[in-house]
Amino acid sequence: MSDSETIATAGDPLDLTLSDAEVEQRRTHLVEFIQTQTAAAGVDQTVLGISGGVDSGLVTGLAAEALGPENVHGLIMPSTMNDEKTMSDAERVAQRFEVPYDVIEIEPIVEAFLDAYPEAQDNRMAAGNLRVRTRAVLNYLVANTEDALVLGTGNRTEALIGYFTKYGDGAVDCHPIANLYKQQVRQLARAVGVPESVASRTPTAGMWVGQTDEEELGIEYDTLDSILALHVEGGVPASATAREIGVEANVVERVRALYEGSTHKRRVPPGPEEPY
Ligand SMILES: Nc1ncnc2c1ncn2[C@@H]1O[C@H](COP(=O)(O)OP(=O)(O)OC[C@H]2O[C@@H]([n+]3cccc(C(=O)O)c3)[C@H](O)[C@@H]2O)[C@@H](O)[C@H]1O
Ligand SMILES: Nc1ncnc2c1ncn2[C@@H]1O[C@H](COP(=O)(O)OP(=O)(O)OP(=O)(O)O)[C@@H](O)[C@H]1O
Ligand SMILES: [Mg+2]
Repeated sequence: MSDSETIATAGDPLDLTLSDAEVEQRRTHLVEFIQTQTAAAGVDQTVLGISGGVDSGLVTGLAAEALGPENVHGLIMPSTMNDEKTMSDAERVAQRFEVPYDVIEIEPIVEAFLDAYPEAQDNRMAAGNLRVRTRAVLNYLVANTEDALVLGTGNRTEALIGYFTKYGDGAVDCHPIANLYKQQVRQLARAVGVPESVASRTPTAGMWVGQTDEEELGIEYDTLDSILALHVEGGVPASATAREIGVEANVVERVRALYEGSTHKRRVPPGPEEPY
């Protein structure tokens, strides 16, 4: 959407916040999930990108709790699209959870790709996805070298609408927070002790300067979560969903279209049917 368009906002969004007891249950469950995944793979070590955003803040805290901070390798990977405050907050996350980390500037790597294929230079989506995929390559470089699993930071909201880069931030070994809607991610992040400046940061994919998720999508997260929970996952008809939360019917239809259009991102790439 263009910046002049409004961001769809429900008059009466669904309250998906968890009770304090549910937050603690989830926290325990997700910590155990990380322990189970690493044990099943026969490794102790994990690696993840830390961006200064709430999703990676939460996964960093959960992983440190699950495995001990010495078994979590943080990668802070600034590009020219990231602001300094966000990157120093990424360092604060690592420091808060006592996770060892490296800072790797990705722009020289990105530039090498764009020099090799200059046609993508002025395509902000292609170049943005390149930055995201460059971080994935670095995650796996560490994973291969240190016998580590790559921890994903994708949440339920992003997965359902395909709001991630295929084989970029989607290229991971497990998804610890895949069952949490965005508003629940914030709740858990506060519970595990993610710094408040990170827990309350406006979500951004950092693919271009000034990008915010809600502006790009043209919808507020609480509204998006409500439509996903009621209509896409809950099976409530579109018109009833629109009435219940107080949005135009076309907003619900738009979310449904995002869900349907991103099916390919949630599947293993298909091959032809046997036996031919
Ligand atoms: N029907 C289909 N069946 C199989 N494959 C299909 C396909 N349609 C496209 N494709 C393939 O998928 C590609 C497009 O997918 P992709 O490369 O992911 O690119 P695309 O979905 O166009 O862009 C990624 C989106 O995710 C957002 N994002 C990215 C990274 C992080 C975050 C964040 O929240 O932090 C958000 C980003 O802002 C952007 O809106 C096509 O070039 C094609 O290769
Ligand atoms: N500059 C960066 N350095 C390291 N990792 C990054 C960077 N930018 C993005 N990532 C990785 O890509 C993931 C996906 O980005 P995404 O924006 O969805 O999550 P977030 O930044 O943690 O939270 P938010 O969505 O609220 O901004 C991050 O969680 C992080 O693992
Ligand atoms: Mg982000």
